[in-house]
Amino acid sequence: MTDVLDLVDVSVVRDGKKLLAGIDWRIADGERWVVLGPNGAGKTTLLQIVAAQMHPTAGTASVLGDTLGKVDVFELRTRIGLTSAAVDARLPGREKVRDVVLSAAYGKVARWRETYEAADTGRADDLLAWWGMEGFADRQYGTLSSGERKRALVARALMTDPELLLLDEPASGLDLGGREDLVRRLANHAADPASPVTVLVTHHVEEIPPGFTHALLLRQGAVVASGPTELTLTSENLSACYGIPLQVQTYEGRYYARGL
Ligand SMILES: Nc1ncnc2c1ncn2[C@@H]1O[C@H](COP(=O)(O)OP(=O)(O)OP(=O)(O)O)[C@@H](O)[C@H]1O
Repeated sequence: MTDVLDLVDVSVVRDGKKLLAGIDWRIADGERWVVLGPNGAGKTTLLQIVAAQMHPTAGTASVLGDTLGKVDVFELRTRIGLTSAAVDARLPGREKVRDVVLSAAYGKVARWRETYEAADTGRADDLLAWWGMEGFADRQYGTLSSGERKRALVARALMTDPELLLLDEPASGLDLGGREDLVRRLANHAADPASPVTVLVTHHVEEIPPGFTHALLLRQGAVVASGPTELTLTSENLSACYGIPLQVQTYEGRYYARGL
C-alpha cells in the first residue's frame, strides 16, 4: 500500500537559514500523529510541506502518493484538510459559520455566488454538530469564542472529506475547559476508523488526545525521535527535544510533563 506521507531527506532553506534539515518521515494509512517541538523548531514549516503549500529545497516529499514538484498541487490540496492560525486569519468575521464550513467545498474562504447542494449544506451542519457547534450555524464567525472557532475550523477542514487532516496547534489559546473538550473530541475522532489520517502539531504533551498512535519530536529543524507514541514520548527524548530536564508521566492515555 502507498504511504500517506513519505519524506526522504527533506530540507528547507530560507534566506540562507536551514529551517528543516534531513527530515525522513513516513506515515501509513490509519495512523494518527502528533508533532511536538519548542518554538521555532520548524513544526509549521514541516506542516506546510505536508500540506503541499511549500516545496522542499532538497529531498523528496510524497503526499498521498504524489511527489511534490511533479503534481498539480491545487488538485492535491483538495485532498488535504488544514486548520491553522493562517487559515483562521483568512476567514471573514462577517461570514456565517455554516458558510465558513461550506465554502471549503469550493476551495474558498467565503461564500460568493455559488449554489450549494442540499447535501453539502446537510454535511456542513452534520460536521458542525459533530464538533459541538450545533446551533451556531447562523452566527457570524467573528462572534465565536476561541474554542468555538477552533471547533468550527476543524469542521471546515473536514468538509471535503479529506484523506489527510492537518491540525496546527488547534488547542492554542484555549482555557482548560476548552482544551479538555477539544482533546475529548479529537480522541473520539482518532478512535473512528472512518476518520482520515491525522497530524496534530502542539507545544504541550497535555494536549495529545488518547488514540494518537505516533509522535515526532522536532528540534532546530531536525528530528530528535519519531515512532509509536509510548516509545517516543519518553522523558529522555522530550528532554533532548526541549533542551531541559523533563519528566514525562502517563495516565489513562494522557501525557503530562514537568521540569526536574
Ligand atoms: N521565510 C523565512 N525566512 C527565514 N526564516 C524563517 C522563514 N519562515 C520561518 N522562519 C524561521 O524558521 C524557524 C521555524 O519556524 P516555524 O514557524 O516552522 O517553527 P515552529 O516550530 O512552528 O514555531 P512555533 O512553535 O513558534 O510556531 C523559525 O526560527 C522562524 O523564524
